[in-house]
Amino acid sequence: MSLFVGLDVGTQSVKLIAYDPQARKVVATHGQVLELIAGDDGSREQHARWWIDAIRACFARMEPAQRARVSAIGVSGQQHGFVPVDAAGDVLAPAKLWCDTSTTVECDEIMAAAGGAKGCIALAGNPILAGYTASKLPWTRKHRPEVYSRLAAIMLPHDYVNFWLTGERWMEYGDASGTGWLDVRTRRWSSRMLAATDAQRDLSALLPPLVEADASFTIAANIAEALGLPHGVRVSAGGGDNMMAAVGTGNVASGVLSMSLGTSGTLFAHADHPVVDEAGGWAAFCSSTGGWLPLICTMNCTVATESVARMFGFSSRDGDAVMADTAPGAGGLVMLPFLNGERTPDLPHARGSLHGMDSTNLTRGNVYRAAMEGATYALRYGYDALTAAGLQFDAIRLTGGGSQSAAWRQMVADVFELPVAVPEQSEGAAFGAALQALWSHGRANGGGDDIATIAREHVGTDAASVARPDGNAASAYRSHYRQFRRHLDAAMQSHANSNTPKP
Ligand SMILES: Nc1ncnc2c1ncn2[C@@H]1O[C@H](COP(=O)(O)OP(=O)(O)O)[C@@H](O)[C@H]1O
Ligand SMILES: O=C(CO)[C@@H](O)[C@H](O)COP(=O)(O)O
Repeated sequence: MSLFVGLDVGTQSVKLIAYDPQARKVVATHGQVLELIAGDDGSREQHARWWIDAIRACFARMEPAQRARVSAIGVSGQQHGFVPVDAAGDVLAPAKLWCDTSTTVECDEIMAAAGGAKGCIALAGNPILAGYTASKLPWTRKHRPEVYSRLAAIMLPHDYVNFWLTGERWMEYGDASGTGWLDVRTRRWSSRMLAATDAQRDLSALLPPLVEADASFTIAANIAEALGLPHGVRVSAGGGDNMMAAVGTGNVASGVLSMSLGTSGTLFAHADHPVVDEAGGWAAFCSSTGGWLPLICTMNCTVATESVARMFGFSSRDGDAVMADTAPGAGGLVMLPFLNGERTPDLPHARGSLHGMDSTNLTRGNVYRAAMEGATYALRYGYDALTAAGLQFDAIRLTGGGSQSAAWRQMVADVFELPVAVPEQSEGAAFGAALQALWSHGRANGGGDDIATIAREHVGTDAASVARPDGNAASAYRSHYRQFRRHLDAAMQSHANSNTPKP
């Protein structure tokens, strides 16, 4: 009666689920909200100890009898965060996160040293966009020189949690590909990207060894005791939250598109070969199952709906009721939801805007709908790049907090003109981490199913949540999306003009 625990260290909270694979049942779910340190310069940081405190709190809420049944743990984490660690294993500074846009100068410097965005894509498969880990290193050298001088190891958020759990340092390919340093074609660190980031220092010495996705390590005895877990619990390789959500939504074979409506909006698909875009239209990441994961990420998804809900004084959980009387197109309102700067499209210093206001349409329902539509259209913009390159999908698996909204599920079906289903386990990343733990536990015991079999057997979709495209709504959204694109093109043009050197 073993239990497999999935932990997801998200931006807004840490979530724990405990899964009983024999009963095919999640037997415990716990969450702990996280704070965020936000600066006017676009910086977004968290203390690594907050993640650990939240994990302790989640385990403390699990019944002791359940904790005693845990066999393995998998850790999913927000991608790209930079956790600087010294030789003793102590964290030197707050972690700069995926949504931190204070390092755009450093992104430009790295790209210039690597032959521009095209040079980076040729070397490693990805340009260095705001948020990726690479630019956080030269930023640290400039702004936190004492941290830079004591830096002995670079870890990503879930790597740090794994390190805390086991005392071992490693990285797996999925989250490593989000650093910008991993050549996703060869699955090796690109020495030229590392040198373009820091010409004075051998950064490869700061990076932990890369391990395969089905690897696992033993929990440290003192941590097992502190958490009330048995000695010998295995900790799987883990992965970035999108990579783990791919597992948790059953996206371990081609054809399905997963979409996550969380703080960030993401869509991604499994591939059995590197899928690199020479124009950098998507992130050419690896998966955390031994394959690849072309991905689109927007920085403002539930950030937009949540901000509007807060402004009007309602909870986003009641958002469907608030927008019940509104129609596709939000009465003519168009929102560019770039409240935190944006990565897709690459507008790190963009700000949000609301267009088309008149004396009749400015209701809280329309503004909330415009935020939801804007966040959905931004994902559609990235999706257009994937389909233009020939990738094809026949269904969407929706996850993340926003997938709990029936209105949002229908909107996604109508805007993408694809059927949408929500997996039975709506916490896709945490559930994926639990399934990876199950996989690696089988491997460690000399057998077990492969990950595709595990996903097929354990990931089901919730029939009640299925949304199918509605012809009239899809047509209304098509025309409204064109308006969104016109406003977006204007914002991109204005960004390009402001970046053009003055004569
Ligand atoms: N019923 C709902 N309708 C709309 N949005 C929701 C609903 N339930 C949750 N959310 C949104 O989902 C967000 C949390 O998403 P989640 O995927 O858990 O975040 P993270 O990206 O930090 O992992 C909440 O802040 C809220 O804005
Ligand atoms: O940066 C990306 C993907 O490239 C984000 O998707 C992060 O991985 C954060 O995820 P959430 O906290 O929104 O789940």
